[in-house]
Amino acid sequence: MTAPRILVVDDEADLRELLEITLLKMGLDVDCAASVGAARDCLAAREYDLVLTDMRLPDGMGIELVREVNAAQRNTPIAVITAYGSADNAVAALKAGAFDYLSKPVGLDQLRLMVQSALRIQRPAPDSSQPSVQAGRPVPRLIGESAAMRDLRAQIARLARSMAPVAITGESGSGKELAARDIHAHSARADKPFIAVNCGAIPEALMEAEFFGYRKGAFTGASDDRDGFFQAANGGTLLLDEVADLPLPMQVKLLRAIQERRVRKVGATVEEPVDVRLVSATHQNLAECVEKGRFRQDLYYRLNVIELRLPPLRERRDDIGLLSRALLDKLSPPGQRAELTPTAEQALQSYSFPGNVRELENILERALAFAADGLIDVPDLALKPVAPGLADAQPAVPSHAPEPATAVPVTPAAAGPVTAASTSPAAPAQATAEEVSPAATACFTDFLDRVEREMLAAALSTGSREDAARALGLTPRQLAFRLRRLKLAD
Ligand SMILES: Nc1ncnc2c1ncn2[C@@H]1O[C@H](COP(=O)(O)OP(=O)(O)OP(=O)(O)O)[C@@H](O)[C@H]1O
Repeated sequence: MTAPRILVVDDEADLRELLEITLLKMGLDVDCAASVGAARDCLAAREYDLVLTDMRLPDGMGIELVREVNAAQRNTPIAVITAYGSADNAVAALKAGAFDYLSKPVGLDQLRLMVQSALRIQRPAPDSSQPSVQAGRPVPRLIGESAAMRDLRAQIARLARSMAPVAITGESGSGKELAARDIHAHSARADKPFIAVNCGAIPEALMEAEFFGYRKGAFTGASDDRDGFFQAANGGTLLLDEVADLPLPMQVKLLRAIQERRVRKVGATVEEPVDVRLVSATHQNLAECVEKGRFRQDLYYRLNVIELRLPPLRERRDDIGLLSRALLDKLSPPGQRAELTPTAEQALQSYSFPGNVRELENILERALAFAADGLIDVPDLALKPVAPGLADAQPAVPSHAPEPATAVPVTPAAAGPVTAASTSPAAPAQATAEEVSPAATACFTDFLDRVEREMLAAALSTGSREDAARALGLTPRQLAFRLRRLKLAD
C-alpha cells in the first residue's frame, strides 16, 4: 500500500523543511513547492491526500489555491498556515472552503493532529442514505423530504468534510441538536465522540472545570484528575448548545481555547493540545447579543464561520406527514401500530407549531395515550388555539377539512372529570369549530396543563430533575421543555 502523499507549499525554506521532516517521520510521502505557481504544477501532475499551504506566497495567496481546489471539486483537503494573530485570515480561509488552518509558530503536535484528521477524510464518507451508528446505536436522522430539508442535508454533507466551526440557528425544537449530530455522523470524526453541552445548564462556578477538566487537589472535592468536555470530545465534535448563555468570563476562556487549540486543566501548569470540531447552537439572535454586549464579538466571529439555519416546521409543512409517521413508529409500543386519521393529519398540517418538531413529538405522545386502538383523531391531538400573534402563520383551511387547530372539541374519557363547560365526552369525534366554543377549548387545554403541572411538581418534589424525568418516563430535555412551557423552569 502506498503512503498518503502531502503537498507542502511554503516559501520559507526553514519552515518547509521542518514540515517535510515531520510529515516524513509520520510515514507520509511529501512534495514541496515554494510558490502558488509551483503548487499549481504539482496539483496538475498528481492527486494529493492533503495540501498544506502558507497564506502569503511570493506570487499570490494560499487562499487562491483553496478556491481553485474547491472549484475543481477535488476530493483533496487543503489547510492553510496563517501568521500569528491573524484570525481574519484563518476565518476567511475556512469560509473559502479550507479544511482547517494552523497558526504560526506551527506547533508540531497540532500539525500531527491536523494531518491525522485530514487523512481520515480520505476514507469513504459514511453513506448518507444509511442510518449511521454511534456507540452501537443508530443515530437518529433528520427526517423530511421538503426542499428545505433536502437543501439542509446537502449543506450538512458538504460542511461535514471540514473543520470549520458551524453555528446552527433556529427556533427551539426545530432540530438543531439533531443537525449537529448529523454533521458529526457524516464527518471523518464519526467514530470519535460527539459531546453535547448545554451551556445554560452549568453553574458558572463549575464551568471552567467542566469544560477543561481539573487536577487532583485543584479545589476542595477534587479528589482525582478529571477530564473536561474538550478532552472528552478529543478527535470528535463538541456541541455548545445554547451558547448565548455562556457568561462573559467563560467566553474569554473559550475563545483562548479555540485560538490556541490547547486547554489547561484547573490546577495544572501545562496546557494540552486538543483536536475538537466545534459546533454551536442557539435559538437566540447571537448578533443581537453581541450588539447588547452580552456576547463577545471575537468569539461570535470565531464560532460563526459557517452558518446553518434550521427552518421552523411551519415553513416546511410538506414534512409534517412524514415526520408524524416516523415519530408515531418511534413512540408506539413495540408490535403496535399507530396512525392518524386523514382529518387529524389535516389538522396538523394547518397548525403553526410554535414548538416545532419537539412540539409535534409531544402532541403525538399525548395523543397516543388518548387514542383508541392506535387511531389518532383530531380531538386526541388537543391542539392549542391559535394565539392572535400566530394567526398569520396559519394557512387557509381547505374547504373540505374541518376547522383544524382550534377544533379541540372532545375530552377523552381518560382525561377524567372536566368541568361541564369544557365539553361532553359523548361529542362526536369529528366535531367542527362551530360546535365547540373557544371557551371550551381553552378550558380543556387549561385542564391538561393543570394536570401536567401537578404531576411535574409532584415528581420534582421527591428528588432531582434526573429522578423526576426518569419517574415520568421523560428524557431530561423533554422535562426541561415541559417545565419551560408551563413556566415552571425556575
Ligand atoms: N427533522 C427531524 N426529524 C426527526 N426528528 C426531529 C427532527 N427535528 C427535530 N426532531 C426531534 O425533535 C426533538 C427536538 O430536536 P432538537 O433537540 O434537535 O431541537 P433543538 O432545536 O436543539 O431544540 P432546543 O433549541 O430546545 O435545544 C428531538 O426529539 C428530535 O429528535
